[in-house]
Amino acid sequence: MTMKVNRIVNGPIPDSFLSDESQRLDSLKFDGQSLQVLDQLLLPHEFKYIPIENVSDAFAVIKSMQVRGAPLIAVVGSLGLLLELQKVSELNLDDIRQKIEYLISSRPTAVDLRNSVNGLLPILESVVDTDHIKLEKCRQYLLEVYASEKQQNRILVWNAYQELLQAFPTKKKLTVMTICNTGSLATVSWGTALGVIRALHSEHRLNLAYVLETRPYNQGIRLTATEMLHGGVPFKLITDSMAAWAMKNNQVDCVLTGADNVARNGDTANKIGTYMLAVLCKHHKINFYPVVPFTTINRHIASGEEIRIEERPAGEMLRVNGILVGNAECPVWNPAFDVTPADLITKILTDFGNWTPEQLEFQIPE
Ligand SMILES: CSC[C@H]1O[C@H](OP(=O)(O)O)[C@H](O)[C@@H]1O
Repeated sequence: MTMKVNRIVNGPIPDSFLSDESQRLDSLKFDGQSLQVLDQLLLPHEFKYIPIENVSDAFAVIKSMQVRGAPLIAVVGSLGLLLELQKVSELNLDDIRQKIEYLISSRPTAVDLRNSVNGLLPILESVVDTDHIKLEKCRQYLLEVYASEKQQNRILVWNAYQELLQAFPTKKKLTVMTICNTGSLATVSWGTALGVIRALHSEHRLNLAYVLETRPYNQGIRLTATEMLHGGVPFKLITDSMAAWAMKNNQVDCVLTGADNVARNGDTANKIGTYMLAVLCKHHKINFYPVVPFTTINRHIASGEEIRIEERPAGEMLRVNGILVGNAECPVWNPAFDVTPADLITKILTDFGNWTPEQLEFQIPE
C-alpha cells in the first residue's frame, strides 16, 4: 500500500502554511532507534512519555488508549514492529505475519493500522527478493509509515482549508464544531479535523470552535481542550448534549470531524456521537465534513454496513479518571464508534482531494 498521494488542491502549498511548530504538542518521540509515546490517559494533569520497545509494548498502549487516534495508532504500531525488525538478522515470515495480525486486533474499527502493516505483505510475498532484501525493505517501509505522515497531513489540512475557503467565500471568520480529538494527539503532526481548525486560526479565519467533551472517554475535554489552550486557539467546550442548541443559537458554519474507517461509498466510522452531529447538521442545514487521510480509506468494503464497531469496557463509562461516577453494577452499552451514512456528508476532505461521497470511490488512488 502506498502512503504517498499528492493531489494538492490549489497548490503549491506556501512554506508559511502551518510552519509554526512551537504550538504543537508531540504525541511521540522517535530518533530512529528509540520510541517514547505520550501517555494520553494522564492528560491533562500529567505529561509523561513512556518507552515502547516492541510490538507487545505498542499493542498494550494502543489497546489501553494511552495512545489513540487512527493515524497515530498506525504509526505507533508500525514503529513497534520496526524496533523489533531492527534487532533481528534473519527474516521470520510467520513471526511477522503473526505480529501484523496481533497489532491489527488492538483496535478493530480504526483501519489506518491495518492499512499500514498490511502494506508489508507484498514485500513478504515477493518471489524475487532474498530474505535479507525483504527484511531491509520491511524496515524501510515501516520507517516510511512514520516519515510520510507529516507531509501527507500537511497536504490533507491544506486541501481541507481550501475547501472551506471555497465553501464560505464571503465569511471572514468561521465558527466550527468538532468532536473527540483529531489533533497532534491523534497524529504525529497537526491533526486531521483539528489540524484544519489550527490552520483556520493561523490564517486568521477562525471565529470560534465548539469542542464536544466527547463522552464517555472524554477525548474532547481531556485532549482537544488541552491542545487548544496550548495553542491559544479560540474555543468553547460544550457537553455532547449541547450540540443541537449551539447549532440553533450560535451560527455554526460547519462541523469538522476525524474518521477511523471510510468505506468506498463514503460511509464513515468515527467517534460515537459523530452520527448524531451529522443528523443535526442535516436539520440545521450545516455543512458536515470528515477530514480523512488516505490511510483511513478502506477500499476493501463497499459500505459502512461492513465496518466492525469496537465496544469498550463498561468502566470507561462508569468511571472518570478512575473515579466511579455511577453504580458499578450498571449494565452498560459502550460502542466506541458510530457510522455516518454518506448521504449526511457534504464532502470528504482528503489528501487526494475533496470529494462528495458519490465521487469518492472513483477518486481513491491505487
Ligand atoms: C485523526 S482522527 C482520530 C479518530 O480516532 C478517535 O478515536 P479514538 O480516540 O477512540 O482512537 C476519533 O474517532 C477520531 O476521530
